[in-house]
Amino acid sequence: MKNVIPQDIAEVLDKLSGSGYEAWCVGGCVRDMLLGADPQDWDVTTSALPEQVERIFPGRTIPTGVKHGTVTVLSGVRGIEVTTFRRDGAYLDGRHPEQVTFTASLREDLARRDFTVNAMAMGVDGTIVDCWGGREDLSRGILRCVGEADRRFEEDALRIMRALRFAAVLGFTIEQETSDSLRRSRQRLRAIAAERIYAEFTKLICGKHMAPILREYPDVLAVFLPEIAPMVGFDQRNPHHCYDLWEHTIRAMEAVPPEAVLRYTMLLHDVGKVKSFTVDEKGVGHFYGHPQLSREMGDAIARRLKMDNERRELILTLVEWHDRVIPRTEKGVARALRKLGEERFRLLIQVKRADNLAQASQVFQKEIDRLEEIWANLAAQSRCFSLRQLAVNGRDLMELGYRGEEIGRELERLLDLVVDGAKANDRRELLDIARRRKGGAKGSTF
Ligand SMILES: Nc1ccn([C@@H]2O[C@H](COP(=O)(O)OP(=O)(O)OP(=O)(O)O)[C@@H](O)[C@H]2O)c(=O)n1
Repeated sequence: MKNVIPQDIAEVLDKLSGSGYEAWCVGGCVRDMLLGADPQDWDVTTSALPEQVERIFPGRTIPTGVKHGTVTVLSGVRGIEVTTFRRDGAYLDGRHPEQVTFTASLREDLARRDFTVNAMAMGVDGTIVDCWGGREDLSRGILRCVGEADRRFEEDALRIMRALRFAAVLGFTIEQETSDSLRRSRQRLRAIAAERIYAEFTKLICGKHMAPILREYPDVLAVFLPEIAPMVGFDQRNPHHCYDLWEHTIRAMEAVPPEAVLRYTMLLHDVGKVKSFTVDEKGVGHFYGHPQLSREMGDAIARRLKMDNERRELILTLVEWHDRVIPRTEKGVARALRKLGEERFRLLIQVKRADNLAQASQVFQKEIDRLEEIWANLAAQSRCFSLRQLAVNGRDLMELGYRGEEIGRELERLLDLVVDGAKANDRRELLDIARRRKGGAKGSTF
């Protein structure tokens, strides 16, 4: 199996063992390799102490985490994390154990790791060291803690999220004791930094097999997303819905491609429904203003997760628009395209389709098809929806005598006319209109 370890990693392993130390690839790279996937990162574990690693690779190391035994060895285009065999105490922040003790035993180093499938080592010749049945768990698709599950989650609560993420990405079943333990330990997630939860949760919801995990562990997710709890079992009082709100949400998430923006949009699209639900005097239920409320609640969630501003804004716009009726006319679609821009409009169509697909009867399909049809027609006519596409620009208006803010205002007015189809996107014609509005100002040569 030697040839599967990249050349530069093999060189690091060889150098370490040539200097009399043990050296192995370990963790995620071994797991991914055995799964037939291309590992992203290669981590090396060794019996050499950090100073010894530094001596073996003079001028090629960065002391990334010497306290924790990690030295990065620069090798060609990348850095390889080389960590001394260690026993860990409790983790501080889901990444770094508070106290580490170096050890000469590979077995002890493997024993500190989270899951059996992540606790295997591989030598340069392809030898696998697997003390806890990681290989068998891999082939059976089982995620299981190494040793005592409660202790593993106590040491590092981020492992709760890692367990759900690995299961969602790999399609693995979480073994019963591990599952019971992570559920029992879920409140420990409160101690984990939001950024770390967000990173794991994003991978989780983009996982190919996320649906069964979301279905099975809403109580765990509700520790950092309490908005989920009332969605479970919430009857939507809507003839098009035969699922509770949480199941509808999961199905809507499944119906979009595994991209973070789309998955988060579907996760949040109805999050305001429970709170906005009211029953009128005739006993009929209504969801007053729910897209706006979903936007507000989504905003709080996105901020809690420390999502970046650009992604948050995009998701919230889609949440707010998902239920908005876009008139099925050229003017209606053109106006929506103008407000959203083509890229967001494209995403909105995907969102609307997913929402519709996740209902019992797909009553909105024809409407959505029609919106797309109109959009295609507009595109075929090369219709203009943005200032960028408008046949005149600010400089043209300056030549007509426009100054300062009136330039922007006039451009918007001209764009309105073009988007609504009242005027063609014709340079001469638009300049004439602008000139007339300026009261025949001089300066144009057109
Ligand atoms: N909270 C953690 C984080 C990591 N590890 C161990 O450290 C290895 C490397 O961790 P990391 O690079 O974070 O994850 P990978 O398992 O490599 O997976 P991925 O790259 O997909 O995140 C893991 O395989 C596991 O053995 C652990 O025991 N507990």
